[in-house]
Amino acid sequence: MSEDFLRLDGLTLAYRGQVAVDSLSVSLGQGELVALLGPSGCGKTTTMRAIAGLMAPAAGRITLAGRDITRVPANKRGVGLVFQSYALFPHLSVLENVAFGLRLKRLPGEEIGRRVTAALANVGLADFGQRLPKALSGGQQQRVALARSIVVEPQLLLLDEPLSNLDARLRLEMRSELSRLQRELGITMVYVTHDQSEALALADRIIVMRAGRIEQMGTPDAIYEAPCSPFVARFMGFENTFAVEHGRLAALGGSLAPGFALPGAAKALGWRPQAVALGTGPHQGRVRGVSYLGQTVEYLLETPAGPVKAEVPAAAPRHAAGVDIAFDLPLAAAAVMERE
Ligand SMILES: Nc1ncnc2c1ncn2[C@@H]1O[C@H](COP(=O)(O)OP(=O)(O)OP(=O)(O)O)[C@@H](O)[C@H]1O
Repeated sequence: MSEDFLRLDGLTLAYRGQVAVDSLSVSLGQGELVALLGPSGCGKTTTMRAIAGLMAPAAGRITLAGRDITRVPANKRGVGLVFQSYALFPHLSVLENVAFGLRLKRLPGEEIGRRVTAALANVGLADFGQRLPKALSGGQQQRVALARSIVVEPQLLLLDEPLSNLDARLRLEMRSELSRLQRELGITMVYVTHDQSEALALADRIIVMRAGRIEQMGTPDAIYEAPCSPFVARFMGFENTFAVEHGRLAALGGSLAPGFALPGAAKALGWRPQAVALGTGPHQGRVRGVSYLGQTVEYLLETPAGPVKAEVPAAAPRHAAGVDIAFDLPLAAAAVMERE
């Protein structure tokens, strides 16, 4: 994998002087799929627009395959785009939708036919060429959009929440399709999502963005297991996060297990609901909500530190709403964060 296939150097993006992305620097290897993950408004789409050439940076540089493309027009960048709205031409057949970009390039008809057929086969729509978009399901329309992007053989493919308009089952199906396509075609991809499971499942690396900056960047494993801050931790399912003050969990009365040495730099601790032990432990809470989830039961506790969520196997003893209950936050299962 050649490093530095796509490089963003100090990329700063602004709308009428208002900074939306602040000095972003990142480097992607060829064939890598990087997910941009973050809440609404953190600058994901803005970053994509700049890479695609739809927005001029206020500062910084974009390099693709060794070429400075910062000021290259969008249609000359070799960058493909797939958005959540499929944006297919409604009056053109599937085949003509996919052929569109190749016709613009004035390629010979025979080559267009060959490439369109291959692209449609790649997304599992070999038999759908003659249909109009309105005669396709949402998932199929998104596949056409994908075929239309890959048929022009972009050096880089940008996908902005491409699955968010699909229902849960189709989303999962398309997710594995995308993963397969990416492996088979080896296209470098930047994938925007606010869905952590999508990022974990698809990405080689995840960039978590917060207010226009990179909060954390790493492999899915690293980010899932060792979030650097409560912001990232909550994205990764550590729904119970608490600030550490002077080596103690201030909000819970500080009762950490004796002898457990927190790293001096620890600023917060986080637990997933599955890691919270119910029935014993040094902390007290009152059951405020009980949700049966099938395999597990989820409890919402009211505690001196605020709400705590616990998820325990459905076979464990049940607790009714309103009862007081002891609980433990086992340190061995905690994410230790060095940033606030
Ligand atoms: N056309 C625009 N004019 C002015 N400000 C904008 C414009 N588009 C986005 N912004 C602002 O830039 C910031 C980043 O927006 P952006 O759309 O990149 O976020 P995002 O992470 O993609 O969010 P979402 O997940 O909701 O799409 C936000 O504060 C937003 O309000």
